[in-house]
Formats: sequence, C-alpha cells, structure tokens
Amino acid sequence: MSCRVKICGITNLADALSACEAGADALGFVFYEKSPRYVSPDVANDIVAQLPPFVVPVALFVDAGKSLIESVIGSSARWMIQFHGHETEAECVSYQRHYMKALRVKEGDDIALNVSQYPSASAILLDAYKKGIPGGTGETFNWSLIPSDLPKPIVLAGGLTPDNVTQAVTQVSPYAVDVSGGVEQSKGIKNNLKVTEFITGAKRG
Ligand SMILES: O=C(O)c1ccccc1N[C@@H]1O[C@H](COP(=O)(O)O)[C@@H](O)[C@H]1O
Repeated sequence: MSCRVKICGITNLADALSACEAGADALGFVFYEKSPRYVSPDVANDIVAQLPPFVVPVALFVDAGKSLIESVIGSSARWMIQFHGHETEAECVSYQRHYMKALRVKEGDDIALNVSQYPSASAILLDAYKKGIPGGTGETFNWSLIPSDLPKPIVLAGGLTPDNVTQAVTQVSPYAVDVSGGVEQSKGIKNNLKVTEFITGAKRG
C-alpha cells in the first residue's frame, strides 16, 4: 500500500483543488490564530464544501476551546480532527470524530508510552519538538527514535520536503506523511510543483 499524503496549511480554494488534482489524500486547515497559515472557519468550510469525494479535510487545533472546535466540525460531517497541542485523550474523544493526536518528538522521549495515552486515536502524528512553537516549524527530528512496532497508524511530519520525503518513507514506513512549509512558495500559499513532487516522492518511497 502506498503512503498517504496530507497537505497541511491550506488557505484558499485554488491550492486545495490543485493539491487534490496532484493526488493528496487529505488537506489540513490550521485554526490556530498565531500561525501564518491560519484560516477562518467560514473560509475553510466554504473550501471543504467544494472538495471532491475521497479527500479528507483535517481541522488542526492547538489547545482550542470547545466552541471553536464545534463551530468548525459542526459544519461538515467530513471533518477529521488533528489535535496539535496538549489535549488529553478525554478531550480528544469527546468530539466523537476520527482524530489524530500530534506528539512532538525530542531525544529521550518514550514514544511508545506517549502513544499509549491515546488509545482512541485513529492515528498518531509525530512532529519535531521545538520549544515555544507548537508546529509548522519546518524542522525534522531523528526518525530512528520511532519504534517500528507502534500500535497505531503513524503520520510522519516535521520538515518534510520533496527532497527528503522518499527517504523518510523508505526509512520509517509511515501510514502517511504530512507537510506544511516544505511545499509553500510563501507562508500560507502552496507551490503546485512542490506539492506534485512531494506527493510523487511520497508514493514512490
Ligand atoms: O502549519 C502550521 O502553521 C502549524 C501551526 C501550529 C501547529 C501545527 C502546524 N502544522 C503542522 O506542523 C507539522 C509540521 O509542519 P512542517 O511541514 O514542518 O511545516 C505538520 O503536522 C503540520 O500539520
């Protein structure tokens, strides 16, 4: 089975449809106001309403309140949730949607133990840890820290680009890869050629 690809940080319809055309399996929308890729719930839901079938929209939150999360996911049954902050398992499961929990990896972490804290997650996303920045850092982490026998589908993220994604998929064999900054031409705007090269590279690995 080839590796799935999520293109994160979508802010406009043209980038969304181009990524779908290039073969993206999922699109990420960042509802974290401090991110340069922030998109409003209204704009995101307008884009989601125009997505082709079989593409999963993923709503990314960082320690968001219940009212924001419910206002986004309440507009479409298609939303999956990506929790990218310090959300507990009880909080994640309370929305009764498929979700993935992001874990930010650094040397010395017990990844298997951290994964075990989220038995209800559909997948676990592994991203690079950087103090004070919750994600979208453009930095990789030491992929050899990832145990090969984790009990959940793994979404590999953090500093992936068209140049390193094939190596990442070959080394880690993740269920999916996720990219934000590595396929941009400027913050929040995707580069279609990079998106296409990234997806081709991920599915080749
Ligand atoms: O993309 C963002 O701006 C962002 C902001 C806050 C939390 C997570 C964010 N994105 C996620 O971060 C990782 C890695 O991104 P990158 O490829 O290194 O730029 C990825 O999971 C994004 O979904």
